Amino acid sequence: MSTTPEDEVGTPEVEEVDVVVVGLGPGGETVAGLLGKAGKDVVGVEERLVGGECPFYGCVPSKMLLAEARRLAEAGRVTGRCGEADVVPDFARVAQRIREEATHGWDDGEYVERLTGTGARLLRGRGRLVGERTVEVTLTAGGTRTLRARDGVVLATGTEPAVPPVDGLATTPYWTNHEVFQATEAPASMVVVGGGPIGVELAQAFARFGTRVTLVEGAERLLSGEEPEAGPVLEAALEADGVTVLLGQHVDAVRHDDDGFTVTVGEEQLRAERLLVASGRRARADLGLEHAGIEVPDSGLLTTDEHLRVVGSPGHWAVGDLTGEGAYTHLATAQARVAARALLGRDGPAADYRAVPRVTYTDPEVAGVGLTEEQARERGLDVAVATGDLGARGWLERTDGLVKLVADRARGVLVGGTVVGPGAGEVLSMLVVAVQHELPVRDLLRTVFAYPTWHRAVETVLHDLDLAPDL
Ligand SMILES: Cc1cc2nc3c(=O)[nH]c(=O)nc-3n(C[C@H](O)[C@H](O)[C@H](O)COP(=O)(O)OP(=O)(O)OC[C@H]3O[C@@H](n4cnc5c(N)ncnc54)[C@H](O)[C@@H]3O)c2cc1C
Ligand SMILES: NC(=O)c1ccc[n+]([C@@H]2O[C@H](COP(=O)([O-])OP(=O)(O)OC[C@H]3O[C@@H](n4cnc5c(N)ncnc54)[C@H](O)[C@@H]3O)[C@@H](O)[C@H]2O)c1
Repeated sequence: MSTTPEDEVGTPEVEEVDVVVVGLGPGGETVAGLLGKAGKDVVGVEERLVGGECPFYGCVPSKMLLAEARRLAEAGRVTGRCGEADVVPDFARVAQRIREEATHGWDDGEYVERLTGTGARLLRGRGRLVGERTVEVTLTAGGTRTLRARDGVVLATGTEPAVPPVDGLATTPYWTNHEVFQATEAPASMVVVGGGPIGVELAQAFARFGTRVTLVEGAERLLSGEEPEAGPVLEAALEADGVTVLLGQHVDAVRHDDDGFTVTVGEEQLRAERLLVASGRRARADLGLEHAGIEVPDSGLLTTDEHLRVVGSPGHWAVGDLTGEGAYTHLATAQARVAARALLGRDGPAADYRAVPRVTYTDPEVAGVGLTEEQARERGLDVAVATGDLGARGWLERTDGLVKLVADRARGVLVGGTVVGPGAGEVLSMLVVAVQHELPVRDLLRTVFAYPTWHRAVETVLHDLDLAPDL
């Protein structure tokens, strides 16, 4: 942690400022920065690291690990195809790069500089509401400060790992996303609890560095929020990397001794050096919300209107994971721009969640946008659906993967799409544009798709929707 310019904030009993932002992850930092640049007197409150989960315990270190794991897997395919390669994974090297290049030793100096460079001020400590638009900060350095915001308070405290109430688990040295990226060596074996994005990404990354991984998922498929066709493709890929995938099963008990973990799953006892809990997230809503008249459901997620105002509580905004609209950095920053405009009294588009991209960076990537087929049917749409495999990229290479498109037959537009395959997150971009801007399938079919690309599979599946049979 770098030094904090705390003394820049005055010390009267209750200090009046324009805006207080509590939590400086991607959402909070973006709002505070935009308001700072616009000349507002804005104070950001952060109890840990400015930048939040994404750069230090989330997106950045996980993607660095996955990118190197992919390089290992690719190098492992050289022998027999185009030469000879003896590939020896060395986790310590990527661990060092995570420490030195990605997280700077978990030091947020750069982020503090970026924030304060906008004119926003930083208070390092834990914030909680003690009244309407009034935040009390328990300072990391000791003591408290109370700030009253003339324009509003933005709540951007995100989430933390939700640890399931499994017998024995709480007293063991299990890992979450906070410990796992600080590992200096790959464990010999690891049980991963949860087959959501965090679980599958890290299961594959560690397996490719030589860890014997067993993944336990309670649902009947991996990535249960995505189209049902995606899970089995990913499952086969993980198994090909040596991961044992246990679906529809829960961890019943956990013990830890000098030899590692014993994880009971039904009748089975799994032994592993490490245990990674990736079984979901819990909102960080312990914020004295009741003092500002904010009602909070059991989930802790705050309901916001289209300008990110907390519903029923004027003067309070919420952005990022805390809103429950999706846990993605790009969504948090998009919401932040909407909230900042509203706080500045500027016109602009409202929040729009129709085409928020979701990308899980496994190999193959799993990417989705908009509604799944099931969600579209639940909404009563007259649904047209088509699915096709990714097939061959010309005759260069063949891969397992798929494209699934969901259309509203009445309007002739796509409402959702899924791509599983190499670069699926990149292929997805055309579907994001199509869903967001409601481009007619007819018009999409008048587009020429380059040969031989993976994205060309989209053209075939668009035809299979049968919404423009004359084309
Ligand atoms: C392993 C992992 C991988 C991920 N990979 C991706 C990815 O590839 N792409 C993607 O888009 N998303 C990814 N995410 C999700 C992404 O990290 C989150 O969606 C994003 O960080 C949410 O931003 P936020 O601003 O809502 O909150 P957070 O990043 O959670 O930040 C909230 C901040 O608030 C602070 N805080 C909390 N309570 C208080 C308080 N009372 N007072 C003061 N400060 C407080 C916290 O210390 C924290 O710094 C990943 C997440 C994880 C865990
Ligand atoms: N690439 C990305 O964009 C990326 C990567 C990682 C995380 N994230 C974000 O972070 C969020 C949280 O990710 P996550 O993977 O922790 O959560 P998640 O809620 O998406 O998945 C958790 C999984 O754990 C399973 N589970 C829960 N309790 C269990 C138990 N006791 N035993 C076995 N299985 C259990 C659930 O069925 C679920 O499939 C994601 O929804 C995503 O938005 C994004």
